[in-house]
Amino acid sequence: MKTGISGQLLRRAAIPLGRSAKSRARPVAVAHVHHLRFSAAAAPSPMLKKALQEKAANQPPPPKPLAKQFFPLSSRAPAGGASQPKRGSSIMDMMRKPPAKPSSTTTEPVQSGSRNSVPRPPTRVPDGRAFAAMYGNSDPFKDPPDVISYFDDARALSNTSCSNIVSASSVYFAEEDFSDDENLDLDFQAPIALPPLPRPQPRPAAVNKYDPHPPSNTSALSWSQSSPSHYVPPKRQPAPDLQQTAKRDSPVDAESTSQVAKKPKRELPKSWAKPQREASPEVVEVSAPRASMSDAKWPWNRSFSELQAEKRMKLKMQQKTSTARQTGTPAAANTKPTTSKAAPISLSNEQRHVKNLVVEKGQSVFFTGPAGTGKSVLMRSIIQDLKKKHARDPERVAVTASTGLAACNIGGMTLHSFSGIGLVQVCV
Ligand SMILES: Nc1ncnc2c1ncn2[C@@H]1O[C@H](COP(=O)(O)OP(=O)(O)OP(=O)(O)O)[C@@H](O)[C@H]1O
Repeated sequence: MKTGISGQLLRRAAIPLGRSAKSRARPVAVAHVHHLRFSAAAAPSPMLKKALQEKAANQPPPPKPLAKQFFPLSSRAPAGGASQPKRGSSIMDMMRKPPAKPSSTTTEPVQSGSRNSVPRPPTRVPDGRAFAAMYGNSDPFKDPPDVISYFDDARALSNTSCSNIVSASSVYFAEEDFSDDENLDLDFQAPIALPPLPRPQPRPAAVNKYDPHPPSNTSALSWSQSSPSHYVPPKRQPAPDLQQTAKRDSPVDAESTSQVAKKPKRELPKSWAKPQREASPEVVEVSAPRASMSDAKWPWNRSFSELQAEKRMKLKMQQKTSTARQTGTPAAANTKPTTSKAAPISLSNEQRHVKNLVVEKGQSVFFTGPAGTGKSVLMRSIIQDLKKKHARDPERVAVTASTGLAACNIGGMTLHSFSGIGLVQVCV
């Protein structure tokens, strides 16, 4: 016959992992869950009853529950309710004094959290008769009674130790059990609040130094109202000097110009001064443009009359030398001819034919050919024969070319120079 109460005292040390050493050193509230197992016919022994009473008497007064402190609105139902056992009463007394309501009454489940937590569906609380039916001569084929489990641990125990269960005598809440309720939507105002924002200071009105009539503080101007300075006609400023720069004078520029004006004129030291020449009336430097000899020797830089005079002089010199050779004068014999003899060139048949047409027959001939075929050689031979033919009147032979380079090649002159047009220096 089982007379005792086989109970288990489950202690759950509420020391969460990851906490600081300070929090670990604090006294830990312990949740006591008495797991009772008895039979309906068994009666508690006097020793066990006495031990339970002593334990209840020696038990220190429970601290003020933190749930009551932080969640006053989510406290349990007042003591003495039908579903809430009185603190300090023994388990046996609770079992002997079933609640007034029948066993089928439904009560609100004990909620360890705040009222904001998700409500659980109501459960049935078995009374003494239900327990008697459970543990007495109960029919094993009947449906097992409902089971109350306040915690997951108890639920696990109920699963492991069949369906023989359960009652809660006293439930204490650990402080750390409410660590997850920090983000709950609370009804009371949070103690920590943001400081109030400072009031925006009114901005001082912008002072317009160009405004002769600044508005007073009392006069209110609308945004569409124009400034009184706009009604004043603008002052006429003196016309700026066109010779000066168009840049407006700034205060900085005015100061800089005054400083520049005050600076003395820079002068070279006296030791660097060059001895001044005494102006002599006899010496007068005339800077006349002189043509360089290199430029004057070219035929295109000389006029036609100059070239003709030069040719006459050459002819006179040739005549003198020839007469001296004929007379046998030694002085004349020593003189070298001014013109150098060209290398002996035998013209080809074609070249000779062209030469006869020009010199003998006096025809106008156009001859051409590829480069290096002897055109220039033929031209010089023709000019030489013509000059010999018209030796008495050399002006009848004029050697001209369209360009200066071509004229130099044949010892002639440009058409511009021959015709007296010259270089264009005056606008037409
Ligand atoms: N009949 C010739 N006998 C000997 N050498 C000649 C003869 N004809 C031309 N040459 C030579 O051929 C070369 C070219 O002659 P030349 O300068 O007269 O040719 P070109 O037709 O005038 O050339 P380009 O058209 O380039 O002026 C010269 O060196 C010249 O001495």
